Amino acid sequence: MPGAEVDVVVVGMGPGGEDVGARLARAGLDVVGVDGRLVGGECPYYACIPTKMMIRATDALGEARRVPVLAGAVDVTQDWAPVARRIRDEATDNWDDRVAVERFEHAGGTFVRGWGRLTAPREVTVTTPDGAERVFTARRGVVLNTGTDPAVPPVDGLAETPYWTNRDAVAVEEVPGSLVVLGGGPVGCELAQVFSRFGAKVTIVQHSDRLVPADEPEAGELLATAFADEGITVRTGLSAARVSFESGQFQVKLDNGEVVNAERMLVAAGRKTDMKALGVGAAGLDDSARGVTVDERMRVADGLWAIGDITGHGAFTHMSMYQARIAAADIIGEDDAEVADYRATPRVTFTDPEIGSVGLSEAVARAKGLNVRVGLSELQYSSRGFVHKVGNQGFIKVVEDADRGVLVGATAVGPNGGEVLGALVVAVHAEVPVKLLRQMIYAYPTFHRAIEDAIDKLA
Ligand SMILES: Cc1cc2nc3c(=O)[nH]c(=O)nc-3n(C[C@H](O)[C@H](O)[C@H](O)COP(=O)(O)OP(=O)(O)OC[C@H]3O[C@@H](n4cnc5c(N)ncnc54)[C@H](O)[C@@H]3O)c2cc1C
Ligand SMILES: NC(=O)c1ccc[n+]([C@@H]2O[C@H](COP(=O)([O-])OP(=O)(O)OC[C@H]3O[C@@H](n4cnc5c(N)ncnc54)[C@H](O)[C@@H]3O)[C@@H](O)[C@H]2O)c1
Repeated sequence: MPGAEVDVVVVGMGPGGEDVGARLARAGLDVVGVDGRLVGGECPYYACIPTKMMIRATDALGEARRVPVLAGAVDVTQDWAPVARRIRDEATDNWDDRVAVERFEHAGGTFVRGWGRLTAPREVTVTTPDGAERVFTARRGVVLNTGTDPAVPPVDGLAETPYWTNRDAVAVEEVPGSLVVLGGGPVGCELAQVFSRFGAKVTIVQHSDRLVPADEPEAGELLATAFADEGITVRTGLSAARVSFESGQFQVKLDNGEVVNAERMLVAAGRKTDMKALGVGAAGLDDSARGVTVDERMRVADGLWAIGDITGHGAFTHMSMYQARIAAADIIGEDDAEVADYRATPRVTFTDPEIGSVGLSEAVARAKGLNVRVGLSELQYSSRGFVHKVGNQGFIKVVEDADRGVLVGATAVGPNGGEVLGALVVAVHAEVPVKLLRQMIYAYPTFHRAIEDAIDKLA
């Protein structure tokens, strides 16, 4: 049966899908956007925005607890109610995407709630909530932005327990007395610190030998020390062997025999995709793969584009939005359309200390065979760190391709590490010669002034 014919179908309306759909609709194309859940995707309802609201509150508590060292005394009593209320009312509109749907429709798009799958090249079949099927044929093509779901490792007993993923954690109304977190990546670390500062006794069980393993080792080590100082137990190099839940208590047996008991358990062990359910085989692609391979214009195949987490270029909202802009320009057929360049991809883990990174880590740069020099400056020994005193842990690390005399990677850890990172992102993106970075004037006494010291230490 021939379906409705449109110009473009966007399957999955994550941050990038919403953006690309609106751009194409504003350009006058006939666009159908499809989402089985909420327009905007994981970020506004279950991820970035609600977790960063939690962290804003957590940071306020953390700073208040530093007052005795600097400014006398304050009486701080933490209360989760304002956090839960902000997430419900301000961030997620009680997990209602009416505003986002209207925004897309005002741009000229048509929204269809349901789960879409490719059923032929340029053809998408959508199963709507009432079980009906609608078929759309896309003259220009289809954009996939279906994102990821929380991965739940096949640990004995885990599936039968009421564990949390990020989607549950952002909706909690009460902080548990104790929490075990499986996974010490960005999700596990950010949420561990949130619940700990709000009174939970938290244990992180991390399979790798350090926290946030995608970042420089110094970052994971510093974070582990900071976590230990505030009472978070970090168990690295370990996984859960068996999980049970009885009488309101999780019992997590680790693979070394140790047992962790907690009221709640958060699974933050990475993400998963399902390319088979998305029907990518109908477009001639491998549906057992974790995602899809895109070229520099986000093209997957003739009449098929993909953006966001499923492209494997970094699971970040800014990546999804970046790729949306590029895909839209290609679909519209703009002259001189921008092509993707991932050399200066930034990422920030919003713990305290905050970890900002851009480009290559030292290990990755060395593995690529570059002639690497690194420089590291510790913030506590800088003038600003001295003034700041409590909470001044952090560092700037720069990674230079010495043959070209440019930075290929950098890390800024510490107070506002993600903001300090901005200067380093420009340096890596624009390939500012290190010689020029040495000749800059760095304001005194700032945290970013440690960039000058790190560059001076390049060796
Ligand atoms: C707890 C947490 C915190 C995070 N914090 C940050 C942060 O601070 N900064 C940052 O940059 N990134 C952060 N991320 C990552 C960020 O959320 C994602 O990278 C971002 O949402 C972009 O994902 P996406 O565009 O691939 O799609 P997603 O946001 O995953 O959205 C995909 C959409 O597609 C829909 N969908 C899926 N399959 C189908 C289908 N077959 N048919 C129809 N609809 C479908 C889904 O319902 C969903 O709405 C965080 C992630 C987590 C889990
Ligand atoms: N601030 C941000 O930008 C931000 C915040 C959160 C998440 N994200 C993105 O979301 C994605 C998902 O984050 P994440 O932290 O869930 O995933 P991740 O893959 O980055 O980290 C998961 C960690 O869990 C560990 N792990 C896996 N299985 C385990 C097991 N059975 N037992 C113990 N540990 C186990 C792994 O060693 C890994 O380090 C990431 O790619 C990240 O980029 C970004």
